[in-house]
Amino acid sequence: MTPLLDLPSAHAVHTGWRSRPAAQQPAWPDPAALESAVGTLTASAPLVLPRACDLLKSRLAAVARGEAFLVQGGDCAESLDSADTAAVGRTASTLQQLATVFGYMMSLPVVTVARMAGQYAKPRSAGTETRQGVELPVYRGDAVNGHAFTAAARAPDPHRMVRVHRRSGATLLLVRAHCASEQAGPGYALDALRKFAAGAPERARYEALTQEIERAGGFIGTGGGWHTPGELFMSHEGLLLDYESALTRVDTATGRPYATSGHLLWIGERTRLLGGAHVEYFSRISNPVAVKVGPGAEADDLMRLIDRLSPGDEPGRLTLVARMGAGRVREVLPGLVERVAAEGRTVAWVSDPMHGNTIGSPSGHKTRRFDDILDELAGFFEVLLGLGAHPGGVHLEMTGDDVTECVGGGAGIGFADLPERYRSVCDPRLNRDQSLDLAYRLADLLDAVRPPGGVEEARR
Ligand SMILES: O=C[C@H](O)[C@H](O)COP(=O)(O)O
Ligand SMILES: C=C(OP(=O)(O)O)C(=O)O
Ligand SMILES: [Mn+2]
Repeated sequence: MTPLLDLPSAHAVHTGWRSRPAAQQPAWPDPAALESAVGTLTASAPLVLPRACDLLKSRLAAVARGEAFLVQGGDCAESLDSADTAAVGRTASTLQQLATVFGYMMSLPVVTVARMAGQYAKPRSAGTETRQGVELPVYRGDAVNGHAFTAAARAPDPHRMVRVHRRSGATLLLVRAHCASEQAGPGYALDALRKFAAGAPERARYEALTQEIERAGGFIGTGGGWHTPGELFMSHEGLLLDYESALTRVDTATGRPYATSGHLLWIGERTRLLGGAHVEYFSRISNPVAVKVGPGAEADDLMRLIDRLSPGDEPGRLTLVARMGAGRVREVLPGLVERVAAEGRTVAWVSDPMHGNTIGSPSGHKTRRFDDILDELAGFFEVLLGLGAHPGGVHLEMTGDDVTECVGGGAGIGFADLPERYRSVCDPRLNRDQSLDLAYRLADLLDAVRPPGGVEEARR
């Protein structure tokens, strides 16, 4: 597909955001190097095609209507240096297993989206990091600089964006191979859940639940937890506007511009300023988009954001990801959900129970308590169901690997265990068992949270 920098509509996409304040952008030290990287990306192949973005939008429209559930998850930050290609398959498998449990729990088809093939840029709370009196630029993700604490590694290098594009293309090939294999078939996820339940501390309850899932076999008339067998979409935070803009292409069939770096892009909590560059760029692309919504969000601002990002109120276009913290979700979320409903806007509400619950461990690791994550998720369901709205999905930082980054869960990971297998270069992820624990525990809790008529009744 040709990059249409010379068409007026595309031109507006490439230039519109440049006159707005762009938060959280790297201070690229060498303008010529930036120009060269952007030129390479502009001439590079798209990673996803508009038609697949439209398909995801139609799936998310079902979520917004209360007819499907979204399971989205993956690393906080992908790593360019990781040689472990099989990790992609393990995370995809875990997402499918989560989709199987959540699909059963909600009696709905599940739309599955990975934080993958582009999740390489991080917004940070501070611009620098100081260790033993040495102050260096903060790590902003492998798309920008290196994680090692040296001046050379921490210098932003725009060529990293080109490496991210290439690596993301390779990741997509791995994902496609995985999704086309028997490992993405309907029986595989159930088998994995059976084994997980048999080894879980709460074995009796988990095995009973797994049997219910099996009995409901093909509960949604599709395969193994996926909405459609093997259907896994890619997403990342659209943070680096130089990268996103250079990979924007016009769909020649419709004349509409799309970000071709991933099917779904989201705007983070730190960059959703109404007059900012991110909202401007996102307002011009045709992909389905999401916005993180933190505990400080005001209903008036949120409505203006919805007007900017989804002026036509097209179902599936906009997903709102509440990330309030376990202690705030029950207090802050109801007002926002009620206001959006009162104004008749069509959005999907999803819970990110990770980012409002980050704490420091005594060893200095960023971590999160499993119980806080579960509590925020339970609060999200209570709020939405209590208002007769649809709890549309979960957005998790997780991996298919046995890392020790979050504390708690069935295996009882404690603060002292964190250094053992803390592999994240940014935020702590739920490991594979903790991810499944979360789904099983929530399914149990929902029996108590669900109103007498069940989810179906609450939605009427
Ligand atoms: O997902 C990312 C983090 O939450 C974000 O980068 C902020 O982390 P920080 O407070 O360590 O900068
Ligand atoms: C930075 C992230 O989230 P938020 O914008 O909600 O803080 C993230 O999802 O990694
Ligand atoms: Mn994160």
